[in-house]
Amino acid sequence: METLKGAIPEGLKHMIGDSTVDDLRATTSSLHSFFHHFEPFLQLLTELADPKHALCGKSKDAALESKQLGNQFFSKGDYANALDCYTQALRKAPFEASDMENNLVATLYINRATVLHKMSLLTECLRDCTRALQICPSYAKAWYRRGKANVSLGNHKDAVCDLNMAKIMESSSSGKRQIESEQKNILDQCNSTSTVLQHKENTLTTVGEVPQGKLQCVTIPEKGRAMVSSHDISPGSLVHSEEPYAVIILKQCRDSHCHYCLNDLPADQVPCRSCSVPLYCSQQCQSKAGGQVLRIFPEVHSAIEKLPSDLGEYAVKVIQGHDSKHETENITEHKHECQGVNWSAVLPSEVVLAGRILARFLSERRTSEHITYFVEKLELSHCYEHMLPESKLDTHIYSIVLLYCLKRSFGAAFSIDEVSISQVVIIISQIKVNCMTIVHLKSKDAHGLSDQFGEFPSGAYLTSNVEQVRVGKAIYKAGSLFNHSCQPNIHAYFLSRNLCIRTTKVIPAEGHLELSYGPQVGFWDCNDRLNFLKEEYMFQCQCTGCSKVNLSDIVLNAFCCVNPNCSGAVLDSRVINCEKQKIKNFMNHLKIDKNDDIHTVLNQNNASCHIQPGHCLKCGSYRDLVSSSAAVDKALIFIKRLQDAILSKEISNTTIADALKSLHLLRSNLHAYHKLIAEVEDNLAQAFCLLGELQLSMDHCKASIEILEKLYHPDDIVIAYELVKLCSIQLTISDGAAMDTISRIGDIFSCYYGLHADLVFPYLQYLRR
Ligand SMILES: C[S@@+](CC[C@H](N)C(=O)[O-])C[C@H]1O[C@@H](n2cnc3c(N)ncnc32)[C@H](O)[C@@H]1O
Repeated sequence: METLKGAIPEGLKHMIGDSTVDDLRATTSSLHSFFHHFEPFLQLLTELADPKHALCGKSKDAALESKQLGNQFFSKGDYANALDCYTQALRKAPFEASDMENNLVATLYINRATVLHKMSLLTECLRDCTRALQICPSYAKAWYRRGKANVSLGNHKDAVCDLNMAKIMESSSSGKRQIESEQKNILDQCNSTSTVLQHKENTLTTVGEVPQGKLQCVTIPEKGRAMVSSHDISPGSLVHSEEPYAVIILKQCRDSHCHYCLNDLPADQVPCRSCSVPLYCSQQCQSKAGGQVLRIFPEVHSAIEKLPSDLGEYAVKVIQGHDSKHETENITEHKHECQGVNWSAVLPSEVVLAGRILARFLSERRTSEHITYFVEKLELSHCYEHMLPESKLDTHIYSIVLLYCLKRSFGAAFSIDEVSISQVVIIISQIKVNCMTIVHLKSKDAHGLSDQFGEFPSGAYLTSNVEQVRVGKAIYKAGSLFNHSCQPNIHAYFLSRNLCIRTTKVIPAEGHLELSYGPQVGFWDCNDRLNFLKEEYMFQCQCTGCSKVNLSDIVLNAFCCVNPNCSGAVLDSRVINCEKQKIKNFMNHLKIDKNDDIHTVLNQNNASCHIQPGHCLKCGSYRDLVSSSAAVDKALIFIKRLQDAILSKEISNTTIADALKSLHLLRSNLHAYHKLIAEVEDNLAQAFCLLGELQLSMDHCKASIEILEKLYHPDDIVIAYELVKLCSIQLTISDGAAMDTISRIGDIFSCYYGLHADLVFPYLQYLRR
């Protein structure tokens, strides 16, 4: 990329950097002509899209090597590494449809099933056996392994059938004898066990909740289109749910999350049939993303035809199991990226996402539909005019590269010219403003133990906290119509890859529904929020949080008054410049309650004359901000040491003592609600927790939450995440207040996640238990 960029004539670069949407045909045409004859560009395309250069393709030799390694680990009893090697082998193994009887993929599934059985992952083992049988229904070893797994699961009836199948399919007489003795054991067990063990499905079931109420799209001068409600809506109501129009997994999650549904991968993950990049949680997801899975029609398979009818029916039922019973989507989002070519693995996510949008156009369109009409129909706003010159240039280059890569998959289906390139530039700039990051919640404990399904080793709840994992990026067509507010009244979350939006406050009829694009009051001060939104989304935020005074923005980065009896805030010039206008408006227009927190920070009568850096907003006393900042910097050195010690889990008494002194120093310079104090209190809570000093840990955890409740609303979801930590400590020391904390967490979660609360955060059920 850098070589390409460096070679573009300066004049053309300027022309692109200064361009508007109206100039796009001219700029894309000039860049296209330049690249057309430029050898490094052609070379790059070969590396990205030519199957001969594919690094992500299948390779039988590489698969056999991983299989061999897996066998070695298995014989040493190192099952975790054996599992990993067999999965790697499956990722690389080419599927040779001509060799169904001695199929490498089927063998690998059975090797992995054996490891899974050893690791007591029985449901996973069963699924791998079924996958092997779908390829080769006469695979005796697969029926045998399936029978053994069913025995362990207590499914004796199925186990008997599986072993009958294994005996019929087994060719050697010694093998048949071994299976017979196994069958005898099972029959004995069947007679002695009366209860059938239930195995736990690791699948997330969705709770069917239909969005309430009607939303309308209106246009307003300062924000463009906006979503409004046609009637009053109460907090906690689901108002919108939507499947993504296009979605892409984030690079850092490629080995840990399903490339289709974005949930955590199980141990029996399924690789793509045609390349070594994606991994899926099931064949269902694989098929939805990559196209048709292998379908055997067992009813016509000769080995099954010869079976007694009841066993034949059983075999058909097993092979057509629920993993493969589904409708295949018309649009398969990964198919055009497949065959091992490199471009989808190396280009930036937003460019690959643009490729997925274009693939929909190319697969869905009626013959005469024009790309311009398609982009118009997307009805997404874009930010091309506000993009930096450098970003405009990158978008031009990526658009041309992407179209050439797609052409390898779609052939003569479209032409690459100034019209199609301009439209791709628009699509990429639409993605910049409309793309949502898909985040999943996870409970994590400080010792690194976690389980999505609420199963924790005993004692692990000691230090549980909520982790938000960014897993994907997606475009939701209707979801893109919701504007941003730093004081949002709706909350967006994701079930797998589906968007859900729920109200968190009362929304009056005709009220605007606005979610947070990331920054929120309490998270950053106004200045940082405005800068972030400008840089990331290229707009000047016009929300209430950025135009009306609020306590959080004033105190979050404030110093305290030098007068120990005054609770006013002292601001530096950076914050003052941002807050000045808001404070003036506030003084003129708002009446505040004397008991309100903000009244104690600002003095209603005098504040307007004290809005100067270094002067207390309440009493006007002067604080030397240079020496106060130096004191804070000094304290931060010791806080950093504490944070490093927490990460390495090596906390000494000296580190704690220094951190406590630093906290004292911070408290004597910073406002009592300064965010840094909350963070240091939280650090100390973690450190004391790791040291087993749970009472002290709880005290610091509470102190942190008290500040956060001032910065956010006490019923904000951020507070619930913090309460999860507090609650886990309270439970450990059998503090009676734990029940109240759990009930508070439950109330906040049900407002933000409704009936989906237990689904997105299964740890809640664990806490309740
Ligand atoms: C995802 S779109 C939201 C829908 C958009 N209003 C439309 O007409 O398509 C994001 C764009 O909406 C506008 N917008 C959203 N929230 C805003 C806010 N708080 N202040 C100003 N503009 C906002 C900005 O132009 C931003 O780029």
